[in-house]
Amino acid sequence: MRLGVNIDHIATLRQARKDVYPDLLTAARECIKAGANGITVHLREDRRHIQDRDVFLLRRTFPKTHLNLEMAAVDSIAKIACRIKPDSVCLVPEKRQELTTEGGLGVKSNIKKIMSISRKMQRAGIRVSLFIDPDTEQIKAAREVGADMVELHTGAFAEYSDPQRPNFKRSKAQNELQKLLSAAKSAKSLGLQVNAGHGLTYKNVRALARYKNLFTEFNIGHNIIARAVFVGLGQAVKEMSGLCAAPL
Ligand SMILES: CC(=O)[C@@H](O)[C@H](O)COP(=O)(O)O
Ligand SMILES: NCC(=O)COP(=O)(O)O
Repeated sequence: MRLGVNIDHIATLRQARKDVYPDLLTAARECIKAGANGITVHLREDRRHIQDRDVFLLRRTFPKTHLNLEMAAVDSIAKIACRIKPDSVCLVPEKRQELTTEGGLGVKSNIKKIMSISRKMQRAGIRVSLFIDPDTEQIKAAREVGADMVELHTGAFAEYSDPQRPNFKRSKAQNELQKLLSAAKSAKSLGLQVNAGHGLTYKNVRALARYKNLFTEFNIGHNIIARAVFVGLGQAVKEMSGLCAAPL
């Protein structure tokens, strides 16, 4: 299983003071050295953490490392993506007041816009992923717009499956896991690459990482950066990478 490390929250710390440290490029270098298969950043329209310059510098400094840019399906960010040319973009829904991404993209209700942005990206040589809930209708719509990949939103599973979280409930976690697995199967059967992410932790990632036949890549950020506070970024990435790669 490939691990994309989301480093948004290194930038969150920097932007808390609007200062120049911690340095994002040093962070990316540490992640790559520790075994990350790629770097993920979310260039939000409100620029609360990652800045345009960060994405540009990441691309220029690590041209051989897979760069995945998460972005809203809007023309202003699409223009930036076409200039920077990450390896992939993941189209995600955005709300100004949310603490983090709250749900999957409504592909079915927004086919025209998502198709137009996706085509623009693909014409620029960028692969397109859509961040969606594990829902058959959304998967069919993703296929219809011509996406290359989907990233299944693991937020609900993550909430219920980590014993440290207040909503921990085994039966609900099991139910969400089944939804993810059946969504992954139908996406795969339609020829889409299947990735997953959001809220995954050291405690719950193994339950998904077992399904190497279904998932290609996990994008994980917040929990890795939180662990890095105690053990250092390199060690935190190594541990997560080990869990993602562990044999069945
Ligand atoms: C799309 C997704 O699940 C997350 O990557 C999230 O969008 C990251 O953005 P924040 O770091 O702002 O929560
Ligand atoms: N797309 C999910 C992602 O990049 C990381 O999400 P999180 O682990 O920070 O919740």
